[in-house]
Amino acid sequence: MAPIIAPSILAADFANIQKEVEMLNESSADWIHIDIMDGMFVPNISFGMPVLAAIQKHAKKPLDVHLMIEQPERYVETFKKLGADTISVHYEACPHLHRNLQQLRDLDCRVGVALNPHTSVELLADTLQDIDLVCMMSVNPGFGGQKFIEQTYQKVRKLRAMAEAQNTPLHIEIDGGVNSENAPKLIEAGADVLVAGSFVFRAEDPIATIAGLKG
Ligand SMILES: O=C(CO)[C@@H](O)[C@H](O)COP(=O)(O)O
Repeated sequence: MAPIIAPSILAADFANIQKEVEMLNESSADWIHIDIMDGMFVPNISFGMPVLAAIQKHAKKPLDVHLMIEQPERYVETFKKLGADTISVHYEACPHLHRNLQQLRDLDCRVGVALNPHTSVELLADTLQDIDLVCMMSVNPGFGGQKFIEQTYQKVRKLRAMAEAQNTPLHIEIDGGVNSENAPKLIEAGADVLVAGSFVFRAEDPIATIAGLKG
């Protein structure tokens, strides 16, 4: 099956955000990946609600919101109201993860958990049944344009095996440094959602690049 492609808007030209979103609407991208950074959980600030509202106004594809923020429970309802279809909170930012997952389930969005590169997939063993998507960071979160961490393949294989052993459907999304070279290997390892920022938006032909990732 073809992977779900979710270009990361972080790499887009924010001075031309409408044009960029319209390009994604025309393309074979499935979702639009939205990186929210608070300058605390990660050492960078991306953008917040007004920019997301502007994106949502033009987007015809589901919004996949990745919250790189502390205490995400403060804002998930707002992000849902702004059109989020998937919301991922970070495992490392949630000492009461089970409660966070319940909150997302009650909001009726796809329930996502993001894992930093150092966080072991085994830590999700007892909550996997409550999760729809794991956003596996394949770079340290906070910045686009970083080098893919090779250890990711092994983590994907382990997580896919865990989901199969528990007989639970699970999207495994890879986020960071995704390109045409690692994409097929990630799919083969068990991933089914690919986030790509720089590889798409810095390409000469982003629409063809998205189609290429989709294979
Ligand atoms: O969450 C993040 C970074 O923290 C990612 O979504 C990046 O924005 C992906 O960008 P590239 O690595 O593909 O440039």
